[in-house]
Amino acid sequence: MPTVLPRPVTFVTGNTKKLEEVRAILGHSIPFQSLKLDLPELQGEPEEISKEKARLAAASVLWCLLMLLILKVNGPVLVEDTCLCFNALNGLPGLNNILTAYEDKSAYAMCIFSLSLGPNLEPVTFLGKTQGKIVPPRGPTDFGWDPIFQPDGYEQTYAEMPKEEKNKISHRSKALALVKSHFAAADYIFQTDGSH
Ligand SMILES: O=c1nc[nH]c2c1ncn2[C@H]1C[C@H](O)[C@@H](COP(=O)(O)OP(=O)(O)OP(=O)(O)O)O1
Ligand SMILES: [Mg+2]
Repeated sequence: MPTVLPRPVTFVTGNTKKLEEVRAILGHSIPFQSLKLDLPELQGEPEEISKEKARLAAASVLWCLLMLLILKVNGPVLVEDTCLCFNALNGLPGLNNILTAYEDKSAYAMCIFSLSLGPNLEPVTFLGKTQGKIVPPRGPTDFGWDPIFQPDGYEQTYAEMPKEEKNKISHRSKALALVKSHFAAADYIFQTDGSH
């Protein structure tokens, strides 16, 4: 049985740089629009945080229905959380300078997307990881910790790489590859007749 989705997927984020990357990586593979909402930063296990964030986003979208109807954005929502996790700290996300005390500079960038098809349905999660190490900052400083993360097998930090290069190998692109496969395999029908 196909699942009818009344709208394109709404990607909810407060982070413009993130949105730029998601746009570049997804292209036209999934019908989506974006909504700038500042969601609370939740605490807990990364997958639980991500699911709860999707629930909150779906609920706020519902809660704001009247207002949002004007913008036509109720429907499936997608959220994303990213962390830089340090192996010396057992995968704990943390501040970079904590790491100066440790020999092991290895780390991974991790990205989790959660897709909610409604506030009462269990969100589906998609996880992408890129291994690397923490280095003294190199490159432009316009996106978070990009200057201090050097992926394995590369001489450049994320910040030094051309955008297309980062988007080919990043935690975000790996997670989005799973999102794309999900949409390719799922029996979703996007309603486009304008009746909603
Ligand atoms: O590829 C990345 N390269 C470098 N830095 C990054 C990346 N992706 C996220 N970041 C930074 C942004 C934020 O300082 C922190 C936690 O991110 P995170 O909570 O997921 O993002 P956010 O709160 O800025 O946006 P959102 O509204 O989608 O939750 O990591
Ligand atoms: Mg956030």
